[in-house]
Amino acid sequence: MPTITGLKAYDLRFPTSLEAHGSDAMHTDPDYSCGYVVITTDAGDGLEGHGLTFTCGRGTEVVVVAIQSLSFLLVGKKLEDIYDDFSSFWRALTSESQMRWIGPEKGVIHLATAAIVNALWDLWAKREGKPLWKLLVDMEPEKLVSCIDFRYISDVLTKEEAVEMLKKKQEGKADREKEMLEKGYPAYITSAGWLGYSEDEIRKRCREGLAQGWTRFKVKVGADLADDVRRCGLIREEIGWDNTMMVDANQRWDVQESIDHMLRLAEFKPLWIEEPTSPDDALGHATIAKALNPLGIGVATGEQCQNRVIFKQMLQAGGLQFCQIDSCRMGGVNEVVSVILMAAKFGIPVCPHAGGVGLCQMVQHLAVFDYVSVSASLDNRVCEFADHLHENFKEAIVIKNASYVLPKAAGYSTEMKPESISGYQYPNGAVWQQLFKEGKFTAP
Ligand SMILES: C[C@H](O)[C@@H](O)CC(=O)C(=O)O
Ligand SMILES: [Mg+2]
Repeated sequence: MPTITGLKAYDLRFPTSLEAHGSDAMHTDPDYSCGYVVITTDAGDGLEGHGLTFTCGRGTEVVVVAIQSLSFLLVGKKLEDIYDDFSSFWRALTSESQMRWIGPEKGVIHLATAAIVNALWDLWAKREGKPLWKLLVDMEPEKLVSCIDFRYISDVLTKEEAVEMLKKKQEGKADREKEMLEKGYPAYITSAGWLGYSEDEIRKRCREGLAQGWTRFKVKVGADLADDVRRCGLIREEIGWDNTMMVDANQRWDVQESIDHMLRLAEFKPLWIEEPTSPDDALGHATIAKALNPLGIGVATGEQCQNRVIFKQMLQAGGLQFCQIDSCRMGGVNEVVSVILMAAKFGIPVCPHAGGVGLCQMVQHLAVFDYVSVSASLDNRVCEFADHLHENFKEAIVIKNASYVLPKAAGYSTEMKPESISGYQYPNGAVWQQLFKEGKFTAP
């Protein structure tokens, strides 16, 4: 029975702000970053668990300290004791009596939990010799459900119901898996429409996207209404009206402002308005949805939904028409699976969020699991793709025909190349030292 011998946490940052990649109405200069975790064991098989949580620059150092503070719960633990009763371990991690005060189950401490839990799933999948999606799809319903902590959600979804839902979808699973292996999981592209891009850059990226076969494009809005009208107009000019456009305000507006702005942008026929207002405001989202749904505009949210409880309330209140699970915002795969199941129960499509470093790597697994084992539907379902930083991963995502090609390598696709880990470590990695020398960033 292997034992966990070590957990290392790294502060990795990428200088994306230099070219406004990833910029939006609230995060105007993001340096895509992550708290990165490597778990080692005494198994002697050379396998390590690599996991990460996405952050945006300076906050990373706080997340890394939180990861280090939680590591005592893992080091010295037998792997089987974790995987045989994963929900209990997950609860131990999220309910540790001194650490939970700085959560609970939200913010920095939950981002740190996600990095650790994602690394544990990567290790589990590697030990089974399967990509994570396959590990999830092959798992007996009872075993998978035993990984979920149902505390706070059993009023809408019980363990027994979850098992029943998964059992019902056993039929046809092999066909859906085959279909996914042949066609991949459908995606949309975000990286044509970051807020800080010039008009020329947006046009160029739309044209390249169309040439590559993309049919769904997301554009950032929210900073200034007149500018949003101009940007949406130019994107429609480029992609035409047969293709799909989504807009994303990254929480910039009040509730009434969201409605007013979207009434103005409705002429551009967006499929959804994403994160119009505070990610905690379930009733506000419901008010917005009520006003905009008659215009054919859905509300999408989730990348900053801090945990399964907020998702539960969003679903109960009718606050979202597109459920954007995030692989790092919540406490890793265990909690994400619970939200995928709740969304299915409410009949709401899951469209994972992936704008950040490493997120595309992970959500491809989660989207496929949703289709094969839970929803059995692709209606209104599409997974985000943002074309940045994939080259840093050992098993980088592959996109073909605007769809994710299913990963085949064992693990959660989260392992970065050693040279990326050393080069982008902040502030001592070679890349950062060079950037400081060139005066592009100021050394801390
Ligand atoms: C700061 C990130 O780039 C954010 O804008 C991503 C996002 O909202 C999305 O991908 O959606
Ligand atoms: Mg977004």
